[in-house]
Amino acid sequence: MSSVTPSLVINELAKDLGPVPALDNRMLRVLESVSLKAYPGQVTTLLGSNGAGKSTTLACAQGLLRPEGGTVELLGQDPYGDKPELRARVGVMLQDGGLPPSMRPIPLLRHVASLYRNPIDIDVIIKRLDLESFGSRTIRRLSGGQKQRVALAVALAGDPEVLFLDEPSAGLDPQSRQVVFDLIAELRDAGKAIILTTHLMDDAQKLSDYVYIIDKGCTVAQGTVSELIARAQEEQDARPVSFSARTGLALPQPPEGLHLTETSAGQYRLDGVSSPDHLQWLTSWWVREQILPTQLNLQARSLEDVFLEFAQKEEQA
Ligand SMILES: Nc1ncnc2c1ncn2[C@@H]1O[C@H](COP(=O)(O)OP(=O)(O)OP(=O)(O)O)[C@@H](O)[C@H]1O
Repeated sequence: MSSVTPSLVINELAKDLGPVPALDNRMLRVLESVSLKAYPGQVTTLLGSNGAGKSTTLACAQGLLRPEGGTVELLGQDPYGDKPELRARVGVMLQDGGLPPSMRPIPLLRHVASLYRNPIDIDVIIKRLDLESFGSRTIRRLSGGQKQRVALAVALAGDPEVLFLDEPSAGLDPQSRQVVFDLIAELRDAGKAIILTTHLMDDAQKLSDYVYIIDKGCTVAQGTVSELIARAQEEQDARPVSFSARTGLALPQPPEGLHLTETSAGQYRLDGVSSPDHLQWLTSWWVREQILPTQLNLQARSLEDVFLEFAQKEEQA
């Protein structure tokens, strides 16, 4: 990866917003220190809870806000200021759409495409995102999910090298969500640098090549989805193993640190499992007593667990 030039480099970004009446009209520091890199041919995700600073980071990355501290380099340039050549290489899908309410989607799309030197084939994207099914309505009359689809089509109109997607799946029904996810994967495979924000772990897990966890205006963790999960697993406290078997088993005394109970009829739980030896102890007991569990559960950790853990750690620090 290091031989590929990143499309976006953000270093220790700091940003104040306001003035905030509740703070005597002082400015609020919403970004303390956000650093990230996004590469072509990858989906880079900013994952964080509401208010973490994801949209503000995207606004600084696009040059819409000037940071108080740190640096932003978008396609090798400082994005702030009047840079039409740079803007033409970047597609943006904002959270609130930012679409003209009185226009119809398809004329809008054709108009936007006409502003670019090398637009994409608009008819392909209209079909792909099924924009014709609500093409006769003005944007103000569209549902949230329909607006999202139009906003994505508009972001793609200029065939951008870099694509910023703020909460791309917000408001989408499962079918549209899948269409949008497939499209994002295709654009990634076509070499676009895609930078998206989400507070949904499921989206991050499905879409991302690389994830930055943002909390209270800081980057608190980064890695591929599996790296983040593995790191949290290394640090994890012991997890329970639960299993189902016939009720009333005589429970052996487990090794120190483990605790075996029948939680309800036929439902057992071994707490404190943190090494393969503990599993071996459990299975030896089953072999000895000829117990064959009907169900066994050692739950894998999801990105959600990892995310919550990093956010909690940040809170305790
Ligand atoms: N104009 C503003 N003035 C003062 N504070 C603001 C302003 N805009 C945003 N904020 C605050 O900045 C913080 C970061 O907001 P931001 O929209 O970047 O978060 P986010 O991670 O994108 O959240 P969400 O997932 O809810 O979209 C929040 O606490 C928000 O209330």
